[in-house]
Amino acid sequence: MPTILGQNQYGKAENRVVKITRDGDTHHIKDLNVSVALSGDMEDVHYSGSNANVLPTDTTKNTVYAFAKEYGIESAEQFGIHLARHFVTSQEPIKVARIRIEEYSWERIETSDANSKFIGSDEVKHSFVRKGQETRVTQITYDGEKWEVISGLKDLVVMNSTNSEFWGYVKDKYTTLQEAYDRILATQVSARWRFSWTDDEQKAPNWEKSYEQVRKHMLQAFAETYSLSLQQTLYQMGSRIINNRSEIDEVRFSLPNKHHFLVDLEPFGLKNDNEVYFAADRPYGLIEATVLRDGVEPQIPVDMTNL
Ligand SMILES: O=c1[nH]c(=O)c2[nH]c(=O)[nH]c2[nH]1
Repeated sequence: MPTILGQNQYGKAENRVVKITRDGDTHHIKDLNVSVALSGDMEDVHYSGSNANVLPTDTTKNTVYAFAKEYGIESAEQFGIHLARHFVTSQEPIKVARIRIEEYSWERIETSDANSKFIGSDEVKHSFVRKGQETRVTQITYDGEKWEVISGLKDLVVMNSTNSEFWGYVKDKYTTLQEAYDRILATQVSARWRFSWTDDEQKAPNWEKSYEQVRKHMLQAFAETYSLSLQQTLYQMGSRIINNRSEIDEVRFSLPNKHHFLVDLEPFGLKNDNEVYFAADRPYGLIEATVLRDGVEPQIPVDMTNL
């Protein structure tokens, strides 16, 4: 033979699994990206196409989701150990299993301060913001007389693990979506807000304080809204800013609906009690709108939030 097979491995890469653990009203999230690579006696499939030793990559994906239910996700390491051991000990031809896991960390959205409509033990326990900084942006335009300042942020990722429904929508012959009465609501916020200030530099807003407050109101409105649609949540986030921050007249949002689909675990004899989700990255719903102080003219360009 003029050629021989060298190193080889196979499996399903980037299985996006989200596991919600419910401790009464307090929810805990584990959000992983799990890649499986198996190797062993795989000469035949490469040389002749015989699949006799091949556990399908599709099965490795199913195993990830089933194990999230069966063992839970205590830590990425523990989860990876379960998976690797399973593949090597249950499949004779598989000699090495390599599991790579990225974990996305989430922290709770703070809702117990004086601005919140919740106090003390009533705080929201199912709302999270992804750890890591969002990108803060601003655009300043000056024509020698008037200033226009539009500030904002992008890549602020938030999730509610309950208090979101979607039903009562139009159904035509192409509609297959099932109505949802308790779904995950997650989005990656891109927002721009325009300051009413246009002249007199002595009266310019405190930019740093304004940013911090706008971000806080946006997050609290996201956490505290019992959502019947992402559109409704968007409007709540915008009006909360306009109502609390007199320096801002207009806010525009671009909110991708980061879909989380319940995984069907029935084929493995497991019940998925709203615990194990597939986090899809595309396609995504894209919900965009401007919220304005009554009486002001909109000035934030339609496409600005997509930059
Ligand atoms: O909050 C939502 N708004 C929609 O317009 C929509 N459309 C859809 O399929 N799912 C959702 N969710």
